Amino acid sequence: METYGLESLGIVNPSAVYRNLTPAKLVEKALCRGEGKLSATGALCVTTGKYTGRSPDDKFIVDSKGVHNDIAWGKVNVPTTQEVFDALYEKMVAYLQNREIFIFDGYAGADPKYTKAFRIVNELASQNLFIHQLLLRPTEEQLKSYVPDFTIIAAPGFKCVPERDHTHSEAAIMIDYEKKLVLIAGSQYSGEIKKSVFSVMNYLMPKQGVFPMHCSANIGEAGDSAIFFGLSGTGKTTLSADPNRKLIGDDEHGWADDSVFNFEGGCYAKCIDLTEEREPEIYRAIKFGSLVENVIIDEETRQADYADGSLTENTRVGYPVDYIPNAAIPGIGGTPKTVIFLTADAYGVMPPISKLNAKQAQYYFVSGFTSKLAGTERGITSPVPTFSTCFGAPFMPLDPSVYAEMLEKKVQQSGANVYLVNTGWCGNSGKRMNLKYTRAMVTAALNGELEKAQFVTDPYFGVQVPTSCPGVPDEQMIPAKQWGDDQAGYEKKAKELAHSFVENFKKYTHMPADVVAAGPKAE
Ligand SMILES: Nc1ncnc2c1ncn2[C@@H]1O[C@H](COP(=O)(O)OP(=O)(O)O)[C@@H](O)[C@H]1O
Ligand SMILES: C=C(OP(=O)(O)O)C(=O)O
Ligand SMILES: [Mn+2]
Repeated sequence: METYGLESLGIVNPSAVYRNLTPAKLVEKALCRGEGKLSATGALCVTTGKYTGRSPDDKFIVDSKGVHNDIAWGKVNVPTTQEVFDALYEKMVAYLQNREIFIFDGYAGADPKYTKAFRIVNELASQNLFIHQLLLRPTEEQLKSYVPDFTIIAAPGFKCVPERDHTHSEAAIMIDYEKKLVLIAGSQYSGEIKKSVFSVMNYLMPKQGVFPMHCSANIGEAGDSAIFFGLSGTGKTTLSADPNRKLIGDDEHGWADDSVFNFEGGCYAKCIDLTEEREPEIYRAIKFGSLVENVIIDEETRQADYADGSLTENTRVGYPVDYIPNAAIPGIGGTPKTVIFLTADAYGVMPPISKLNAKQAQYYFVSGFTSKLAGTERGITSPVPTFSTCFGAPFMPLDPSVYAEMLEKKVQQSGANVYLVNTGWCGNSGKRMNLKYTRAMVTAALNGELEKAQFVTDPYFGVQVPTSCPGVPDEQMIPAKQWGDDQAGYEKKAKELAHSFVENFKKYTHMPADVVAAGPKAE
């Protein structure tokens, strides 16, 4: 039996080994193995069990000599020992004996100068389909000479024993940067696999002068690229799927000297409350070849009920980027002309859109203010305001200053306009920003229309707020106007948030004074 070098990983005696099966074959395998069902539109639908979102508390990095001084150890990058990693590794490969193994040999990084080869070893055919669609797919020719740079072993059926395995729960995500190995045990949420690739790229790319970013990216008709930074649920995927622009990618990109490029070859969209009317491109991407997680499907008709969040609010679909009409293949564009920071403000006081100067751009990037939205991380059930540096703290192994300095340099070199867009709450209606208005504001920022508006300075955050925007009622533009009679409530919340910004920024002790001064003032 051809085993494609699995022995070198210590994986012996598999019952079968499949490498880079086509999506059609993977769907067949998954159905035969009882991993899921087909939806009425042909998507493979699975439920992922206990873990339906990322599990930050279960993530560890091996504290080995070679990386000890590189990693920004702390609450996000939690150290574990080589012994703990090696012991778990041995148990996982033993667990994989006598099983069918699915290998996907693929790539991350669409710009050939920076491509890295990722071998993914899956216990499940459905997860192999997911990562096949999410990463860059190799050609037959590339497969012949394929040598992985990094290997990820994903065995959701292997449950850790915390006392024995020195883990936090039955799930564990352990990265060993020196051995170039990632272990994912106990969790079937496929987001763990793609975000592990991202974490590794965030470690490797700065060494090659590339700024790795938790952002989506697309290209306008004039060839102008735009990027949208944002923590989970803030709208990267939704807002980058724009019929008038070519999609580069929805989540993970690199900014090199002369390009912005996708790390991936697919997208991972939220399905909760999805409608064809509001998000037609994503809705129509849910078809044969897509992998759907935790959406409730009718037993008879196999129709998906996107409104049903009974398993989780974080229902998901993974599909190749070319399922979105007009995708840029390969996923490469010129350096960005527009940079957008997406934030979901649960205080309801940040302007729906505002323009930032260079120092404010640095300040707001390092702060990474947003809300964690329900479901994406374990234990989050309602919006929780958070400061997630670089809009992606969970995925950044290096010190934030590494990424922040790259942002500063890249924005300065490109002369890009930087906007802050609040896709969360503005005012006291309790309702999230209307997607139609957010889209109109983003469009106006991208096509230059917004620059024609009059701007006023926000009284609390100091950012420049346009007072009008095509397609949006004027009163929607100004936070105070969204609070009606309750101006005292607005002031209280705005002051509270401004104060949180100042408190949060105190931990950045090496920031230049002019960047600190660019933030809100605590009164
Ligand atoms: N004003 C808005 N802007 C963007 N997304 C919104 C807005 N209002 C509601 N949403 C919903 O919020 C979610 C945004 O999620 P997504 O685009 O997947 O975020 P990300 O890719 O950053 O994790 C989608 O389900 C979208 O329908
Ligand atoms: C998949 C994820 O990313 P995002 O919500 O940014 O798409 C995640 O955070 O688990
Ligand atoms: Mn997304």
